Order: sequence, then C-alpha cells, then structure tokens
Amino acid sequence: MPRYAQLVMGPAGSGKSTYCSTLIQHAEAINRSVQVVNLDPAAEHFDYPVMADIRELIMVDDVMEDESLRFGPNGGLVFCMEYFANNFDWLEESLGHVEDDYILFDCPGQIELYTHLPVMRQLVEQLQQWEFRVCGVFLVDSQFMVETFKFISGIMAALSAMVSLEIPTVNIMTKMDLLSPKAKKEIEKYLDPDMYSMMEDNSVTIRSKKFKKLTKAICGLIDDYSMVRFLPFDRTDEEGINIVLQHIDFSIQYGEDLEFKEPKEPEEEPDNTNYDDLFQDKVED
Ligand SMILES: Nc1nc2c(ncn2[C@@H]2O[C@H](COP(=O)(O)OP(=O)(O)OP(=O)(O)O)[C@@H](O)[C@H]2O)c(=O)[nH]1
Ligand SMILES: [Mg+2]
Repeated sequence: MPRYAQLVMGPAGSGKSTYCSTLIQHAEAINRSVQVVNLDPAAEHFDYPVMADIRELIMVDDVMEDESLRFGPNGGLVFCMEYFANNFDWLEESLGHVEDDYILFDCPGQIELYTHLPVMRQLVEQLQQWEFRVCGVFLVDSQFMVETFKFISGIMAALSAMVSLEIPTVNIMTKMDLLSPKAKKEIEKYLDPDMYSMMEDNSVTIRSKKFKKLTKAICGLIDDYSMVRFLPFDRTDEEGINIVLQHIDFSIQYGEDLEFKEPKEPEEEPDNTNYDDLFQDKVED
C-alpha cells in the first residue's frame, strides 16, 4: 500500500506553516487522518501538533553558535539541511511504517533549496523508496502577485522547483482573504494566466528592446506549455480548501487504493419508516 506526502514549499513567509495548520484542522473536520512533519530547523512558531520535528535532529541556532563553523542564518540552514540529508534514518524512524499515511512536510523558505541544492531532491527520492507518492505544493503570497513582473518572478520560482524535483506540483496563491474585493477580481487573471496578452498589456513600460524580447520569450514558454496555474487559497473558505485538497489528492492518486469503509449506521432508525412505501410506486385508487 502506498503512502502519501505533500512537500509544502515556497518563499519565506508565503504561508507554509499556516497552510499546514489549516489543512490539519480541515482534515479533522472531515474525519481524515493527516499529519505534519516540521522540516524547518529554524522554525520558532507553528500551531499544529507534529509527528516529527527536524529540530530534534539539528537546530540552526546551535549551528550558528558553533565556534568552528561560524555560519550566519542562511549558511546555517544549508548546513542543517545537508546534515539532515546525511541522516535520513532519523526520518525513517520518526515516520514509522504506517500504511495509508498522509503526511505534510513543512519545508524551510530558503529558495535555494528548490533551485540548485540537492537536498530536496534527495528527500523526494528517499520518500519514493519508502513507497510515498509525493506531490509538491508551491505557495506564493497573493500580496505580491498583483503586478505582472512580480507574477512572472513568482512563476519562475515555482517552475524551478518543478523542474528540479520532477514531481507533480500544485501551485497555490495564499492569503486570498487579505485581498480587497477589487484586488480579488484583479488577481483572477493571474490564476490561469494568458501570458501573451499579459505581456502585451505591460510591454509599453519596458524600454529596453532586449529585455522586452527576453520577457516575451519567457511568457511564451510558460503559455505554450501551460506550465503554471495557481489555485487560490483562502484559509477561511472551507469549500476552497477542499478544492485545493482534491487537486493534490488527484495528482498522487490518493483514495484509489483505499479499502471501502462501511458508512456509519445511523444511531436510531425512525420507527415509522415503511420501506414498501419507499420502493414501490403507489397506485392511487
Ligand atoms: N490573513 C492571512 N494571513 C496569513 C495566511 N497565511 C499566512 N499568514 C500570515 O503570514 C505570516 C507568515 O505565515 P507562515 O505560515 O509563518 O509562513 P511560512 O511560509 O511558514 O514562513 P517561513 O517558515 O518563515 O518561511 C504569519 O503572520 C501568518 O499569520 C493567510 O492565508 N491569511
Ligand atoms: Mg514556516
């Protein structure tokens, strides 16, 4: 039986930990078992119960305080993640071997982890060896997406994660609840973007010919291959959260191998039910 994992990624402060805790609450409400593993060795606050916490293995503060290493916060994080990659047996022990497990991995926000460092890919390969089906969930803050150029750089970040990890990826625009109704309307065009017309709208503001050409080529590439779409995520909207979850479940075929469970019997049957009435057409005299 497979197990299922979401790698929750995205730039610093994009809402990864909030996404995890929102999803945990949603899963509880719909009676589904979902657990979280914190993979951020610099995490200070999160409000979900963890199945495992990388800080039990290594913490950024300890690495930064080490006199022989002398790392700053970013170098310290990279050191921690490399240490983690050399100690996957810690993760294996913490995860145990439960079939049908569904686990969210709350990852750190340093973008270099998803662009050129090998650790996230090594993690994916390791999880796959443990029979996990892994979906990447890439979060981008909607506050930064209301302008075309910010949007293109958000897409490029999501794309580099997709290309370097080679797993199905669902891209999510977070913090939709903070947008005004006008901004919400404005952002709709970014969810399933028509890059060519977006480019046309903004090309007037680009003065350099070469830069215009490059931006056009990038937009064309994104559009031609329909490579990036975003799903809106509003933590106050249960229906929207459900749609996001359905997309992710579909990409890792969650539910296909689950055994059918009998629905719960109602506590008490109404004693005036006449089943013959329900199943037979009544003939009126
Ligand atoms: N209103 C609102 N605030 C949000 C939402 N998601 C995150 N926030 C706020 O944004 C800030 C950062 O959220 P986190 O969930 O900690 O972001 P993160 O991506 O885990 O951050 P790092 O782990 O530091 O990279 C917090 O103050 C959250 O309360 C959201 O959907 N709506
Ligand atoms: Mg976080």
